[in-house]
Amino acid sequence: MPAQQVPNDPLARERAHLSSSRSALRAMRADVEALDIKDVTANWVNAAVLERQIEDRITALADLAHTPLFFGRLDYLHAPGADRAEGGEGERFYIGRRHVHDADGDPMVIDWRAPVSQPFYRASKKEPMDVRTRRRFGYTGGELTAYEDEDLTDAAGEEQASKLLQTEIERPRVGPMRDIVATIQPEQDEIVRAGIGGTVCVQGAPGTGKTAVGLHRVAYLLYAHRERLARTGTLVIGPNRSFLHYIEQVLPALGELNVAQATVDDLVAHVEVRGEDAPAAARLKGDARMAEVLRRAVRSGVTMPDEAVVVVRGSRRWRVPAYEIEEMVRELLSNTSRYRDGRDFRYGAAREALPQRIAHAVLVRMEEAGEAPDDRVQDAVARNAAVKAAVKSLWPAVDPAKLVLRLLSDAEFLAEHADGVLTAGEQAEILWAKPARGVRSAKWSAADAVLIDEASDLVARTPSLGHVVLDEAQDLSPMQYRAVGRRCTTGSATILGDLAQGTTPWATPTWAEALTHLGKPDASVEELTQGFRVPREVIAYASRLLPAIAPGLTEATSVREAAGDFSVREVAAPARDEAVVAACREALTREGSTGLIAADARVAPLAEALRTAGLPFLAPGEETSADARLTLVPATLAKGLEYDYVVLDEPSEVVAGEPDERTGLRRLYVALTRAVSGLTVIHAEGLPGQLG
Ligand SMILES: Nc1ncnc2c1ncn2[C@@H]1O[C@H](COP(=O)(O)OP(=O)(O)OP(=O)(O)O)[C@@H](O)[C@H]1O
Repeated sequence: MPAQQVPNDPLARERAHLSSSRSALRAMRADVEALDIKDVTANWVNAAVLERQIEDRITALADLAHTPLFFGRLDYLHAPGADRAEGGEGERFYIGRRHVHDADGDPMVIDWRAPVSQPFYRASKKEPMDVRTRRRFGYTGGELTAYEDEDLTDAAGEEQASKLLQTEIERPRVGPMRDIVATIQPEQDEIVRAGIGGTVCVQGAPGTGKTAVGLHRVAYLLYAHRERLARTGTLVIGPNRSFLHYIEQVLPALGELNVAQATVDDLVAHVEVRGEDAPAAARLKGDARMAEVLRRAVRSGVTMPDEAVVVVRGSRRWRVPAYEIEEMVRELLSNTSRYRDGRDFRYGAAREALPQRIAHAVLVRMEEAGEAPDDRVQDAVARNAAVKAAVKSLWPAVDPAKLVLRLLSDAEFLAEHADGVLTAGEQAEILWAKPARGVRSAKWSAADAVLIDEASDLVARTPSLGHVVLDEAQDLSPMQYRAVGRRCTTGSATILGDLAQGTTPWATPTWAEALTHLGKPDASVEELTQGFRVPREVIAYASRLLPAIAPGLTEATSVREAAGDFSVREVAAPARDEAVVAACREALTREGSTGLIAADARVAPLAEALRTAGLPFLAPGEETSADARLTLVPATLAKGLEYDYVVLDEPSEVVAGEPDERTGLRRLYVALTRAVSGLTVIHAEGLPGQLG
């Protein structure tokens, strides 16, 4: 822009930079759209791949009206050193969701993940990181309307709280989860930018930003290690579909379109799950001891030879004696037994190796007899019918699902392999009352599918991804941790959870244990305690449950300035549903989303009451919008979600909906901590004593 047109007013100047950055982004997009790949790709496969990459790039370069192109500015004291500079000699950087450059290639907006952006999140008066001023921008409806400066040169000055940060945190929630890229806090940023080599485990109270941090970490790692992760893949694991749906917009908003999302059940979907275990059986099937039972069972078909293998080729017969074959089998067995060593041989690989070893022994004999066989002869011998027959009986093929089916159906088979591992009582607990006839007709449970996954991995190694984020990790069983762990054996993981929110009978007692099952015992455990969601009074109320559900955990603080609305209303039993409907109506007069959380058994009658009252409502996972702001949430699906206003129906029923009191209280703790701006508790029965 010519000098005389540069506005004097700083806000106008920033707006001008915004609009020229927008034009630059449009130009970048137009450039990509204009790419002609006809000349550069020789075949259609390459062309298809390239075309997809281009499409992704075009999508990533979209100028989204509701996501400002930049949200911060750093004025450096000096030009960053060559090692840190992204765009050259400038000392002022605009920080945004993606990189934008002008026609000359000079940066107009720097990606928030670039090293030069890091001080935006970390610099303080105590440690200014060579930054003179940090500027934060405020937007209203896509318009740049405010900015806020922080002078970092005055070391003695007090750190001031950011108004724009407060506004961002208090902004009403409607629709899916948003990114927090403009307001990542220093302790969160440390986790987001932790190196790819190590696994990080984050313990955090409700609303401390664990999910947000995990997603931003994926985006960061994809930026810092793009090629490696494009090859090896990344995966975000969440507790259920509605949760995954709730978070699915965050990574695309950060420009990352290719991150897979799944539940643990999705990962192990080898069979159709149609059955359910009693809690005791589920717990045992999820116990890490099952891995040893499976390991023994997988290898149990291996036998020692009692006769020689005789290979006939042309007019000659070559004989490998039984003792020699036995040695091979023993050696392979010992190679497959180095349990979870990473380098060990899988059962299936050993099965492929055995015919080669036998063939090798034949070849040695041929050479001794003066022949000169080559590799092709060895392959041919390995495929010889006598060798094949020997392998089939010595080292039989294992079908993982059939193996698990047999373990759960055949008491004798189970007893043989669980001897000394599971007690007789425990064995009886996991055996099916009615043995299944086949893999297809069996009523597999979710825990059975995990056992099949473990068996599959014993037979053939599960491919490892580059990075896995596991959210709400506290609910996984040891066997589920193993299933996740084998998907990142050569990569790293980010494990997010809250021990106080563990609501499965096998919920994680300590992170050290969980990390061991995961195969990452050396991971560092970080704790987040600053709460961004729950108002102070509400978190204090919910925290009364902590001594009963997770003694030793730190109570979260709330960074929200607004006190929030909080009330507990006791009503007569016949008036309860009516009171709940009235509370929902009241909440809906406010801005933002409302969640009505109730024990699963109360969902049907409450749905009826809402319908009668003419209040439309959604199910969790359905997107809230300005017109549909009320969601009826069964307590078992509330985890990870949040609503501006929460109406909580009958706490004691939420507790009673679980098999034991501790789990019930944990479920209640989850339900009590979903509110952003207000919580109304309605009860006709007595409240659980721990809340008193
Ligand atoms: N630095 C931040 N700036 C603004 N908002 C934030 C920040 N960190 C977290 N939040 C917001 O706080 C809310 C809670 O975050 P999140 O859901 O990630 O917490 P969580 O620790 O996973 O909670 P839970 O244990 O209940 O699942 C979200 O709305 C998130 O966007």
